Amino acid sequence: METKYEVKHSEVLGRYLVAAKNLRAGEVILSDRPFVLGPSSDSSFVCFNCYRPLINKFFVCKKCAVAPICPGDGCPDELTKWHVQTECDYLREVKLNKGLNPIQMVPNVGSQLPFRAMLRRDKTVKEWEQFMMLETHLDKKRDSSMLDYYENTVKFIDLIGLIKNESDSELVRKICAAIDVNSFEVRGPPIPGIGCAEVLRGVYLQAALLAHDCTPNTQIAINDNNVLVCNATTDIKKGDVIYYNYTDPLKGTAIRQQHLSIGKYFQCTCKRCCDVTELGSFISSALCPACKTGYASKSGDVWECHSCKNKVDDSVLGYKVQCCSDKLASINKKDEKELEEYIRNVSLVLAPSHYLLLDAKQRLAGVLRDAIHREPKPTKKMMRRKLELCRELLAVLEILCTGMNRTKAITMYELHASIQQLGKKLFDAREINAQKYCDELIESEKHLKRSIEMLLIEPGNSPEGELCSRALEEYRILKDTRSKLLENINEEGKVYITEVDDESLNDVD
Ligand SMILES: C[S@@+](CC[C@H](N)C(=O)[O-])C[C@H]1O[C@@H](n2cnc3c(N)ncnc32)[C@H](O)[C@@H]1O
Repeated sequence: METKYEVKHSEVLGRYLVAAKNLRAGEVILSDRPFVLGPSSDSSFVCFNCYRPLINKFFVCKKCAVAPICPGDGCPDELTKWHVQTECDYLREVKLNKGLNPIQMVPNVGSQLPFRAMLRRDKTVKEWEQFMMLETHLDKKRDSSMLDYYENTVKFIDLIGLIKNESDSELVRKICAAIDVNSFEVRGPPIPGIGCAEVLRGVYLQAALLAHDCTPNTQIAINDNNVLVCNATTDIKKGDVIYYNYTDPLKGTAIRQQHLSIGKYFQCTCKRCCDVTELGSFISSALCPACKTGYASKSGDVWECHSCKNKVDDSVLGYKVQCCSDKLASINKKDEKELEEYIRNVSLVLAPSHYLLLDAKQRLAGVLRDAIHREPKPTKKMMRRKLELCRELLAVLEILCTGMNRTKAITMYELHASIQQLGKKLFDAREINAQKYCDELIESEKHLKRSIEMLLIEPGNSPEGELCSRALEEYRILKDTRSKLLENINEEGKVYITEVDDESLNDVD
C-alpha cells in the first residue's frame, strides 16, 4: 500500500504522523499487525496459546510442559496461536535446567506480554529497533501499583532465565513502560457459548506514532485477526497532523486530562481542552443556581454562568456535581425507573448535556431499546422517550465527534429505528395519515443512510460490522415500504412531493 503518512518530530509531540497527501474521509490511512499482543497487567488467567479465558482448569503444553493452555479439544484452529515454537523450545530448556513449574505461570499472566517482547529482541531487528524507539516516559513518576507491576515482571522474567545483569532488568522496565504508553486495547477471543473475553493489549508500531487530540481526524478498529486499521474520519489535507483520540470523547475535560496524564504522561492542550464550554457542548457544565437557565462552567476554583455571569465557588457547585457522580455510581443502571429518577433529579443541578446525564441517558436508551424488542406490545410512551433520548445524544455527538464516528453511527441507527417504530405504531393506530407516516419513513431513512455510511468502514466481523450488514438489509426494506406507501398515496390521487434525495440514497445500494 502506498504510504499515506510521513513521520515527523517535535519537542511537544515527540514523533507523530502527518498526511503525505490529501486524504478523504473514510479512507484507510494505515493497517498494522501487532508487534506483540497479550494480556494486560490486570488481566485474568488466559490460555498462553490462544488467549481465551481459562476459567476452571487448564492443560499444559505437551512439548514444553510449562505453558498453560486450553483444556479439552485445545485451542480452536481459527484462532491465532501465540505460543510459538521458539518460545516453546525456550520454556522446555528452562523447565529441564531450572525445574520451572506451570503453576508459576498462573500469577504472572500479566507479565506474559513483556516476556514475549523480550523473546523477540534479537529476532526481528528492524521491528525491535522501532519498538525500542517508542516513547516510554520512564523518567516520569508512576503510581505505586504500576511500579509494583514492573518489578514483579522483572522477577518473573528473571525466574524464566532471561535476566543476566542489571541492564536486562532495566530493559524489562523499559519494555513494560513502552507497552504502558503505546499499547491499544484489543478484545480477546470469547469463550464459546458464554461470550466473555479478556481485554488484551497490543503494540502496533505504526499506529503507536499517532498523536492525540480530543477532536481527532481518525478512528481505529481492530478486527478479529488483530489487524488494526486506521481510517480518516474527516478529509485531511497533505501536511496536516493525523490525530487519534486516546480518551473517551463522552467524558468531561477534567476526566480526559486525568486519564491522559496518568496513562500517557502529558497534558492535552487541544481546542476542546482549552475551552470551558468544550466546543459549546457544555458537557462539563452545571445549571446556574442563580438564573436557573444558563450554564455555568468551571474555571480554576470558580464556576461562572455564561448567561447571567453569576459566580459560584467550586466548594459549593463542584461538591453538588460530585454528589451527582457518586449517585450515578450507586444506582442500578439497568433499571428504567432508577435511571429516570436519576435524570429527573440531577437535571436540577447539571446542564442537560453534562456527561453524567449523557451516560444515564445513553443507558436508558439501551434499556428502552431492549424493552421495545422484548415486549409484545411496546408502548408509544417508551418509543417517544427513546426517540427523545437518541436526539439529545446525537446533538452532543455532532458537536464533539465531527465527521465519521462509531458512537454517532450507532446512535443514528437507533434514532432511525425509533422514528420508524413509532411512525408505524401511530399509522397502524390511525393516529397519523399515510403522508405523515411517509415523512417519518423518509426521516428514518436519512438517518439510516448516514449511519451506514459511517459503519461501512468497520471490520465485517466486529459488532459494528454486523450492525452494518443488518442496517443495509433494513435500508432496502425501508426504501421498499416507503415507495409502496408513496405509490398508494399517488394512486389515491393525492399529490405528494417527496423531500428525499433518491439519487443519494441509491449510493448505498
Ligand atoms: C503513543 S505515544 C505516541 C508516539 C510518541 N510521540 C513517540 O515519539 O514514540 C504517546 C506519547 O506521545 C506524546 N503525545 C501524543 N499526543 C500528544 C499531545 N497531543 N500533546 C503532547 N504530547 C503528546 C506523549 O508523550 C505521549 O505519551
